[in-house]
Amino acid sequence: MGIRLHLFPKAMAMTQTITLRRPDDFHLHLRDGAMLQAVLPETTRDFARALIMPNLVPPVVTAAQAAAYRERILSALPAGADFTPLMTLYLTEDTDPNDLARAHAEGIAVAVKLYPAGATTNSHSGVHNFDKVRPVLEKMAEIGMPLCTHGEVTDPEVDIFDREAVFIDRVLEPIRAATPGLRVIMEHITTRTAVSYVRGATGGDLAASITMHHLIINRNHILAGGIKPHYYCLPVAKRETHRLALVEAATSGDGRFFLGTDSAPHTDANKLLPCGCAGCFTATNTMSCLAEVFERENALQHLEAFTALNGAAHYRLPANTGTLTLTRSEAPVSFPSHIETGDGPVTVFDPGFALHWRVAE
Ligand SMILES: NC(=O)N[C@@H](CC(=O)O)C(=O)O
Repeated sequence: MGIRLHLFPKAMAMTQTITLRRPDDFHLHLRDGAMLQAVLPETTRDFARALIMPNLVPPVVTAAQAAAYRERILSALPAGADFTPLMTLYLTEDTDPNDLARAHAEGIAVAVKLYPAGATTNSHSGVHNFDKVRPVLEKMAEIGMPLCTHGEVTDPEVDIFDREAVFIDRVLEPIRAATPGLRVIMEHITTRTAVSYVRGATGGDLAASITMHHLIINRNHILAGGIKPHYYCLPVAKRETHRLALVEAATSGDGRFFLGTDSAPHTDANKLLPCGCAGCFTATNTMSCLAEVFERENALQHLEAFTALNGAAHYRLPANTGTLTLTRSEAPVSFPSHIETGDGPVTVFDPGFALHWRVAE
């Protein structure tokens, strides 16, 4: 489809519009119950499909659980929404390769999510011993079902800012070497090490998703001048050189990098604690923030690839046929600071700078 960029000269009130294919979000936390009800419209407003994370309590492990969760999401859709949830299965050491193959064959789940046990929110049922999931990984390579990784080691000896790079060496590279043909998506990458690892891979089996917020914040935003709990997520944002590498990868048009927002709602009550939850809630303003980032890089022509083409191609899905139009205004665009949910307010990610792009109604 390409992008139609309409530029009107300054004298004509400087209006720009961009029309893209409707985007996909290849990493989304919708939760369940009242939270699902409240956050789902924030995504369906702009996105045609999203890869739904399975880290519920209890986790979505089996084909039957994924099918039931998909039904709950479809029942919660706002009237008239055109949205397809793409389900994932949570990999445990007890995952049955045949159940997983059935979920794939019947179109119930498109991918499997690997959480190292203890790495992040609701990951305690994840994998401790990677040898135990070898038969599952081999089955996935055989049937072409992708593995999505939360790429951080949990070894307490490893500094939290190094956990992604160490995961590549200790876990990911050995898994990929031992499982030829396994298709892997490194989710929410945060380091230039991960960008280089993806770029260095051959064979087309490796790609990475990048969040909007990791294109905007570095670790100073979280920690300098007072702690900002709403910027705390996992993997934690790294130093500025890493953010710049992510921006370069995302805005380059390289087909191996695509959007996965990792929009992860937690109530303010659960964020603002002595031990607060990890996750940034970004569904509400992702497209507006991304347009700003891509504009600053003079890369608006690659926004469609990052949000609507690269991910679909990697998941072997057709690109969406509908379109989404973004309009730029000189006057800043405002978003609500939080959304109300049945569980309490959830703060919307604040990029820390003025936004000018809005999704046209
Ligand atoms: N990103 C986060 O910080 N949190 C996610 C889990 C995850 O994707 O790591 C969550 O479920 O809250």
